[in-house]
Amino acid sequence: MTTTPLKVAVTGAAGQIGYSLLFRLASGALTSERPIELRLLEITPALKALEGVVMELDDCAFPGLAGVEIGDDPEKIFDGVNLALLVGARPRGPGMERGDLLEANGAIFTAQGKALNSVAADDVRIGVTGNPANTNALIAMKNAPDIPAERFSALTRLDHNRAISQLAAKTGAAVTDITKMTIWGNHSATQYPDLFHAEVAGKNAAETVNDQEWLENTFIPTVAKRGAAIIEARGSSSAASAASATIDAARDWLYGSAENDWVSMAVASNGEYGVPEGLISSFPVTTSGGDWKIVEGLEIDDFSRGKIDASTAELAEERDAVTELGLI
Ligand SMILES: NC(=O)C1=CN([C@@H]2O[C@H](COP(=O)(O)OP(=O)(O)OC[C@H]3O[C@@H](n4cnc5c(N)ncnc54)[C@H](O)[C@@H]3O)[C@@H](O)[C@H]2O)C=CC1
Ligand SMILES: O=C([O-])CC(=O)C(=O)O
Repeated sequence: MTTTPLKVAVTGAAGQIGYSLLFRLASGALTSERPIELRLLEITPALKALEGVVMELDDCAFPGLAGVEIGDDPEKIFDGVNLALLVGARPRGPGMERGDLLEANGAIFTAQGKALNSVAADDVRIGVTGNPANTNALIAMKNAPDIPAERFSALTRLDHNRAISQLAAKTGAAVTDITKMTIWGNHSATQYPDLFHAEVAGKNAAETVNDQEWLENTFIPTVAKRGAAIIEARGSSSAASAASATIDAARDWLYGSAENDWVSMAVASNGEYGVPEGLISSFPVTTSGGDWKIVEGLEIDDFSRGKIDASTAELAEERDAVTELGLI
């Protein structure tokens, strides 16, 4: 066991996702091999509520929690962090698309990108959960020119987990029997959950399901619109599942994905699978030693091509909008 704590920053720590995420991080869900120091960023008016959350963290007496610091200055909170989980941003309400949040949330990520660029540890990894996650990650990345582009990623792991769960329910398989799931594109209603490369107990998922009508008209829209369905049912957006996926993504990134499987992460494209270079788009990736690698050589048929192109066209539009707003 390494005794030097892993410094993990969480932004929006007094929010809904924070209230689940912090306790999971502190209890060892990210790593039980190394103590964790939490660095929690909030806006000034939310610091009092955050103090209450910290009192609760204290009251859990987590053995792996080496310390907690809170504040409203990103340069202080991000100082020396190894992992930054950028959650703090406004959530959408009923009837909104995540892209509608660009103007309200984009500016948060210019300031935080700059602060990370100045003070984060050399090995920092930055995971963006706050919506619209892909384009917010792009904004942070462009505002942090000294941090390698591959250290930024946006969260599509929740979509990935949702897709696994829907496929398991359809086929009667256990979630652990589902492998090689992929979410392509944007964390939005245009995302493409791909069953043509996924497997159920080692067999091709699309062939196992053998129901193109279900795949097109039930599976894809259920996964892509799950966030909206949760907002409709709960009155506010998913929080515990988003926290859980944020940890799944960070844990695999830092400590490696499973053998003979892959995960979905939105990362900067180098043109793979025809995704325009520079966009932060979701791909199938394997991870090892803190690095990710896009799974190459998958055959993309016309159906999948159309879906991937539609989602990446939306990402290009979002990039153009934030360019016009002067955020990148
Ligand atoms: N990528 C994904 O899969 C998912 C993303 N989300 C997104 O995560 C974000 C957070 O969601 P919730 O926790 O439910 O929202 P929330 O409104 O409960 O919490 C957000 C927190 O961020 C804080 N905040 C705002 N500006 C900040 C800044 N500049 N620095 C630090 N903190 C700041 C707010 O004070 C608030 O406490 C939303 O944008 C939501 O849409 C939610 C679910 C899934
Ligand atoms: O739908 C939302 O706005 C929250 C979110 O990103 C999700 O649950 O996937």
